[in-house]
Amino acid sequence: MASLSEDPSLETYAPEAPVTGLRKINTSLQDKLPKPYMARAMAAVDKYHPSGTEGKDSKGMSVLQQHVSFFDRNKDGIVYPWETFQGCRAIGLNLFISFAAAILINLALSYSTLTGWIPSPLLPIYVKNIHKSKHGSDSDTYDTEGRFEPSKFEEIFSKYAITNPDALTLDELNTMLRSNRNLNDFMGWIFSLSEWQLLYYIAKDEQGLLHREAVRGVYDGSLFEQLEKKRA
Ligand code: HEM
Repeated sequence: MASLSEDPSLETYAPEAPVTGLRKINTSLQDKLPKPYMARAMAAVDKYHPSGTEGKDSKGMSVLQQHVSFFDRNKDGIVYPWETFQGCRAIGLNLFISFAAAILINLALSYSTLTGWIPSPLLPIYVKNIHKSKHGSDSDTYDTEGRFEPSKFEEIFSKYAITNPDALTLDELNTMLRSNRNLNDFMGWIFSLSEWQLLYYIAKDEQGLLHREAVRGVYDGSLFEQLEKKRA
């Protein structure tokens, strides 16, 4: 009998991910698998959203791929710097921040997502390989294959949201960033700081609180879609 990992009817949502039986999703079994298993693979689930964001079609992508796919403006599976720029503008970031984000993000992430070893001067980011550009000193809410890890997401709030159980103040956010730092991981510190400060800047409320729902929404990219709609 063929083992689970050899069954050709199984498909991975992250083709580059190491293949083991449990990491594969048998598309013909989708209806029979326990809901939390499928949801965890492709949706940002938490205690208030056991099936992830309502109405969001994962299109077979991991949660990290969904985060990045918002910036793939022409949906060809590649994010070029000008698409990162357009995406940043679409969510309301000003010209200067959008330009800086486009250059820095594509410069930092392009190479690790390429399919070959020759760097491309156009700095493309391949959405299917985005899990390869994960860095250290983060919250670990994305696992190394770009899936959403609900327990790590809960930890953000159970550990650091002291003032309000479902929101972070700027001080609490900075405490989290300091606690997440790995030894001598200077690049990881800078990446994490930039990601979270940018999120705080675009999503904080009038009281300066970063709400749990905004944080969950950034993980699966639904926050970006909402901000774009609001602006339109
Ligand atoms: C305004 C735009 C963006 C914001 C606010 C943002 C924010 C975030 C946040 C808060 C995280 C979670 C980090 C953690 O769990 O500690 C994250 C992770 C990530 N983002 Fe973004 N992001 C943005 C745009 C982008 C773009 C354009 C790309 C690439 C095309 C990208 C790629 C990634 C990757 C690869 C990760 C995983 C990093 C890791 O956990 O190691 N992001 N982002």
